[in-house]
Amino acid sequence: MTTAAPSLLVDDLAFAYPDGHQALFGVDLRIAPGERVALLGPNGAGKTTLVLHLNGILRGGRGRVAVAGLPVAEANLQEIRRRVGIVFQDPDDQLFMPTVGEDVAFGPRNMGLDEATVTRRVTQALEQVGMADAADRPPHHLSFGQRRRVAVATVLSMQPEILVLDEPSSNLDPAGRRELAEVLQALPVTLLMVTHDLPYALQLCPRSVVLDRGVIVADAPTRELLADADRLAAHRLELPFGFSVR
Ligand SMILES: Nc1ncnc2c1ncn2[C@@H]1O[C@H](COP(=O)(O)OP(=O)(O)OP(=O)(O)O)[C@@H](O)[C@H]1O
Repeated sequence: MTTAAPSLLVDDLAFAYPDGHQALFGVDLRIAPGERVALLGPNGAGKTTLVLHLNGILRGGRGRVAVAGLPVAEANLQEIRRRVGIVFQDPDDQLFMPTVGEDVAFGPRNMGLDEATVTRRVTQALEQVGMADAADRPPHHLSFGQRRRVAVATVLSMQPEILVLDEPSSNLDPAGRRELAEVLQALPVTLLMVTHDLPYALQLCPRSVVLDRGVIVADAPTRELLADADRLAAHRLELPFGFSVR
């Protein structure tokens, strides 16, 4: 029997920025297909640096990264960027076409898919994020929360192996935060979510990994981790006032 390759494999990844600042010191991470993992850690821990290695925006350090068995390398970048869908914090970095539908079609069209397939993927991705009615609207007419959901759709339409979300709940009002959580909960995808919002991690990700000063210092069930006040405090992680992990 063969074992499927992990969706994401990070093996001994170390990286220093050109100014000499060492941001990652030998990170190991394995995410199985279908897993949902929160990446937690204080400001400056190296979370963004790690995420930028997953689709090869940053390269050149020690170690290796592979997505569903395919190494992140210069020769594979196009396929890697299809397999790793990163949703950045600011949706306006990802929406630049005149309509929502064209934004969601952009990736699949770029892959050379035929128009019938592109249309199918756009419809499906917009349905998955609850934005099917917005296909013909200009993205800048939507609310911030709606734009963030469309940004998720622009990545889903590529049918990625792993969906990576950078602080998905930031700047959302409580209703927008809840609506996005409902959308993400229903997605049948492998998920890596960078967040400072610990209740969101608990709601969406059974497993959490804590990065601090460029090293993974914890990898545990989210509920277990959030119930450990000393461990949270040691890494500057805080639950909202009055929040209790039952
Ligand atoms: N372009 C850069 N050049 C030099 N150092 C950098 C650069 N970008 C980030 N760093 C440093 O690398 C370390 C890790 O930064 P990174 O942005 O990955 O942290 P983070 O965990 O994503 O933080 P935050 O939660 O604040 O977004 C920090 O000390 C940061 O100052």
